[in-house]
Amino acid sequence: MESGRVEAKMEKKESGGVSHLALDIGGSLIKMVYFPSNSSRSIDDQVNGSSKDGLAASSDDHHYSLLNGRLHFFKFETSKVDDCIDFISSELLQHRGARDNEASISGKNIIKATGGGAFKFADLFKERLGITLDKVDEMDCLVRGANFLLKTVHHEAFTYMNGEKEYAQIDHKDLYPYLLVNIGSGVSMIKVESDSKFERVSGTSVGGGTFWGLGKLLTKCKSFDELLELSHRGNNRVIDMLVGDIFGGLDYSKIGLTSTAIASSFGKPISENKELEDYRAEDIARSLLRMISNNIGQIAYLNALRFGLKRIFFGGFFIRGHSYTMDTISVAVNFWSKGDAKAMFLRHEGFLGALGAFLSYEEHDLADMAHHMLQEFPQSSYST
Ligand SMILES: Nc1ncnc2c1ncn2[C@@H]1O[C@H](COP(=O)(O)OP(=O)(O)OP(=O)(O)O)[C@@H](O)[C@H]1O
Ligand SMILES: CC(C)(CO)[C@@H](O)C(=O)NCCC(=O)O
Repeated sequence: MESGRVEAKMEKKESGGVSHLALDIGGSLIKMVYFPSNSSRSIDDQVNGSSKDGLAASSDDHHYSLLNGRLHFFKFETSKVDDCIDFISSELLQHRGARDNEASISGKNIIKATGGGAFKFADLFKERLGITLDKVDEMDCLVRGANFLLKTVHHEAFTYMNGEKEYAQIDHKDLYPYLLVNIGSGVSMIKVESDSKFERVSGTSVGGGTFWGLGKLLTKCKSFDELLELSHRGNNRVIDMLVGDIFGGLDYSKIGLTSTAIASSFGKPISENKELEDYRAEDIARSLLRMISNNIGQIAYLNALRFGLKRIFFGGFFIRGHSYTMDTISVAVNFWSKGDAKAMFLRHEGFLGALGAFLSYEEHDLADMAHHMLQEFPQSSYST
């Protein structure tokens, strides 16, 4: 690498503008949480809520974030890791006015990072920004992030059924045990028994990456959001083989299957003389979303059953607060558990790992700081 470039980066780092930046670099997305130090107010002011600025959306379409020194949440596509590096370089490392006593990335040149990309891109971050990624275990971070949110943020968890969202009251003393299902590119299922005791009990490779990858191939969609949007307008019955298709319109009531239940996802085309182009992209997207959400809901339930867990929290960016996805998962859990287990969703769904990495900085006041900020501005979750 040219030396001029290295020097330029070093100069930027010395000026510094952000403290406590943490990354979760996954197979599909890079999630970033940071606390900016370019606010003129003190951290005390900020955590005590003296700001009148509140939640603000940035003018570009990259993010919604909290301005003036509160926690910021961003995401980037992992395939565009260079955009993430450019963002850190130009937006976060260049501001002046970092306070001396802050443990800023500018001072230490080390940032906490989790996810497989913390290994994969370690050299790239070092080379381009002079930053060392301090790797934190992905499962540790997911659990730390989830426990923190569930204990700290009012209205973090909610159920979703038939289009109705209902916030759950979580008693802190009665949080454990639960099953955490993180639906990223792949899916991890973690039995959480206490603040520090957890075990990854299962997983499936049929996850968000499968939905997006197959969807891209089958529908020619250019973005994940476009695929989700298509699925809104689709009808899965055109693609899925229903019980009624097999039973001449009848239910198979003896085993509890109505005629409208899906007997075989994507099964309809086998008996039709049609090509891919003859099917509507909307219907394909709908079936795909249903198939994957239903499958994850079912595997999650089976694992909850395996360990006698009644509560299942679903996180990960696959969900995207999307009603059909949440409905399908909830119906699957409800159906298989005969109403015994509950699917719950998290408002900060995609940021569990990044938040966990953020909270792994050792400064003891960090958790308190994040606690106050999230309490006060719980809507800070979304970015694109
Ligand atoms: N804008 C987007 N671009 C790409 N995928 C998106 C987008 N929004 C949501 N997704 C979905 O979210 C999934 C990624 O979720 P998440 O960021 O939680 O996982 P990850 O950390 O990338 O994956 P893993 O943990 O398996 O490495 C994608 O596979 C896709 O299904
Ligand atoms: C490999 C990870 C943990 C990376 O985040 C994730 O993509 C995952 O849980 N995949 C599922 C792998 C499996 O258990 O079959």
